[in-house]
Amino acid sequence: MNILIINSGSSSLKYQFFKMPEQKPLCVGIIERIGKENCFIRHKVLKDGIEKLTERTFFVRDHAEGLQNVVQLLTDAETGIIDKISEIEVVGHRVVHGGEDFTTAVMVTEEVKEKIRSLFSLAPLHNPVNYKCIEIAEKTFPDAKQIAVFDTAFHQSMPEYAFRYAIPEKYYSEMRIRAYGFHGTSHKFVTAEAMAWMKKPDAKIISIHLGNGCSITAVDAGKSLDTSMGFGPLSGLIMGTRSGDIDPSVILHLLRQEKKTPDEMDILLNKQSGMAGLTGHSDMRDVRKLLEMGNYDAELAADMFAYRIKKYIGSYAAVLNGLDAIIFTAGVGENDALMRERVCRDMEFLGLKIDMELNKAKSEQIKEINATDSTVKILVVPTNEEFEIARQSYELLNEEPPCEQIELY
Ligand SMILES: Nc1ncnc2c1ncn2[C@@H]1O[C@H](COP(=O)(O)OP(=O)(O)O)[C@@H](O)[C@H]1O
Ligand SMILES: CC(=O)OP(=O)(O)O
Ligand SMILES: [Mg+2]
Repeated sequence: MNILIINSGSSSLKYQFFKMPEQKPLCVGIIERIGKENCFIRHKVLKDGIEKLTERTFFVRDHAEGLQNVVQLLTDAETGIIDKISEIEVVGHRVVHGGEDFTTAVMVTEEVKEKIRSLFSLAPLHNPVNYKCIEIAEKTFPDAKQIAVFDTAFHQSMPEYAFRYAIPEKYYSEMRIRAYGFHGTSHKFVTAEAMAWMKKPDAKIISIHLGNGCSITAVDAGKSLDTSMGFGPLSGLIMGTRSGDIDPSVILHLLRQEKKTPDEMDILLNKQSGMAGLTGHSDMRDVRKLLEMGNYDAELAADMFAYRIKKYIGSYAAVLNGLDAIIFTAGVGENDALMRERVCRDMEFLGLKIDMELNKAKSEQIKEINATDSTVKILVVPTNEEFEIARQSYELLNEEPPCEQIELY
C-alpha cells in the first residue's frame, strides 16, 4: 500500500511517502518557515537503494501553495517517487483539533469535514490549514482514501478532574468546554519509543514537545494523564508566536481598556506573542543568534521559556507520583542543546542531572543525555508524527497493526 502523509504544523509542512505494511519511508520532506522570506524545502527520496536530496530556498505564501509544490516534486522525473498520481492509494492527514469525537484514526467523510470546520476558531493556526490540505488532496488524488488522525485523540484518556475547567457545569455539558490537549500523535510516538528503549512499559514519563507550538504531557504506562494545552492549542508553555499560560484577567483588561475585538485578541495571543512578542523572532534559531550577541530581550525570553517548562516538570512529577524519564522532542527539543541545558539546570532534587557532553552530541536517533548518577533519564527522542499517522491509517484499513517497526531514517 502506498501512503502519503501530510502534517501541517503552524510554521511548517512535513510529508512522508511510505510503503506499507513494510513501513518503509521512500520520501521524507519538510517545508520550513512557511510565509517567510527564508522559506526552505528539504526533499529526500530513496530510489533503487540510492538517497537523493533536493534542497532549495524559495517562497510559498501558505500551506496550500506548499502542498502544490510537494505534489510537483513527488511526480517530477528527477525528484519524484511516483510516475502517476493514481499510485498514491491513501493520504493520511494530521488534523489538530478533533474535539471529543475522535479517539482513533477515521476515514474522512463529509461529517468528519464538518466537524473539523466547526473547530476552526479553536485551533485557528491549524484546523483551517488541515482542512485546506484535505480539500487539495481530495482533488489531487481523487482515487485515494483520505484518513484523518487527530492531535487530540491521545489525550482522551485524561481523567475528568484534569480536563474540566472550574466554570459553571453547563459550559461543559452544553458546549463541551474542557481541555482537549494537542500534539497527541507526537507525545504518543515518542513515549512509545522511550518505553521500548527503556524496556519499561509501565514507565512514568514527561514528554516535552518544543516546536513552533510547544506542549508538555504526563504519560503513565502509555496513557496521557494531563497536558499543558487545553481547549485550544494556546495554553501552557511559551511558544513561537503563542503566549501559553496567561492570567485571564489580562485578556479581560485588554478587551475593556483597549476595546479590542475577539478577533484582535486572537491575533495578539496566537500570532504576536510568545518568543515573537518578546524578541521579535518566532524561530528559535533567530533567537539563538540574538542570544549569542548578548541581547537582553532574548536572554529574558529564553529564561522565561525554560522556567515555564521547569514549572510543568515539577507539577507533572507530582501528577505521576514518580518519574522515570523526561523526553525532549520536536524542532527546538531535538536541536537546541543550550535550551535543554537551561531547562534541566538546578533540578537535582528531582533526580534530574544532565551530562553536558552527551547533551551536545548530535544524533538522529534516540539518545540519553543524563549523567550516570541521574535517577531520572533525560532522553532526546526524534518525533515522527508522519510515521505514527501511517501506522494508525494502516491499522484502520486493515484492522491490524503493520509488522514490527523497521529502522527509520
Ligand atoms: N538547530 C536548531 N536550533 C534551535 N531551534 C531549532 C533548530 N532547528 C529547528 N529549530 C526550531 O524548531 C522550530 C520548528 O519546530 P517544528 O517541530 O518543525 O515546528 P512545527 O511542527 O510546530 O511547525 C522552529 O521554530 C525552530 O525555532
Ligand atoms: C498543535 C500545534 O501547536 O502544532 P504545531 O506545533 O505543529 O504548530
Ligand atoms: Mg509540529
